Amino acid sequence: MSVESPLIRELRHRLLAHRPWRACLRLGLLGLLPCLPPAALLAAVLAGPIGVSPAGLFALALLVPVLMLPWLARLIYEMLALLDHQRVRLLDLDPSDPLTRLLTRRHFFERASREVALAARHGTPLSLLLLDIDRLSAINQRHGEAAGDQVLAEVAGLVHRPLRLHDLCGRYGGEEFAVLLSGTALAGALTVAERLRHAVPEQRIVLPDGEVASVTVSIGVAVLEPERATLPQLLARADEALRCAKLDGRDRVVAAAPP
Ligand SMILES: Nc1nc2c(ncn2[C@@H]2O[C@H](COP(=O)(O)OP(=O)(O)OP(=O)(O)O)[C@@H](O)[C@H]2O)c(=O)[nH]1
Repeated sequence: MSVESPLIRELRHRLLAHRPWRACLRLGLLGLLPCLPPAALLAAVLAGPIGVSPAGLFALALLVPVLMLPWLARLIYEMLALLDHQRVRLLDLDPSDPLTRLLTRRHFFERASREVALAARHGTPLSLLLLDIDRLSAINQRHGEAAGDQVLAEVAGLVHRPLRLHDLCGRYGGEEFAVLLSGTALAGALTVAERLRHAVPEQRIVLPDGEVASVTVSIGVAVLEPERATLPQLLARADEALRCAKLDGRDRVVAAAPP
């Protein structure tokens, strides 16, 4: 858990509420402020004798930075807040999930929606697989969350590896992956799904405690139907098929019934 001071949080919210160029302008002005008193002092000294002893000048030179400390602290706080704001924006731009490197749910949804619209317009086949790791909670409980994370990352790699370049693969839920196969009808989708289902248990996943995990997956498959040609409809049907695969005992592929 990250610990954030209330001041940083407040500044970040204030920055988020404004446009970035305004934040940069504020930072620039704040940065200039500490320079003004030394500059004024220097100008006075250069302009001629000002009746201050060398000891007095030395004391002033020390006093000025001390008086400027609150401004400097504020400047640093604002810079940190701006950096944090930029970090959050960059994270949002990154289309991949940090653990699995697959597309995030939002990016998958955006890209898959486009593919579905194209397939519907051109009448080309398109299929969706929803793949869920079986009993991941048992692995988490027995071997710890780090082991569960490792299983997720390795299964994600297996899911992604055999796909074609234009296929899409995203982390759709915690332990659920979605695969969109453009130009692929039911027979092809079932072949891909069965291949994935067999590949997962064959992979030797060595957990951090040295034990080898025995992992299986359940997969729901749905194909785009002309009369229900939207991504939410397709997802709902694949999800229903996945639920059937779980109810039927897991480690299996189930195709959604035609509407
Ligand atoms: N380690 C880890 N676990 C996760 C992550 N996301 C989800 N999970 C776990 O996945 C589990 C999902 O639990 P359930 O929905 O009951 O499913 P399951 O235990 O996999 O069992 P079935 O899906 O019914 O076969 C929960 O224990 C979540 O904590 C993650 O990012 N890392």
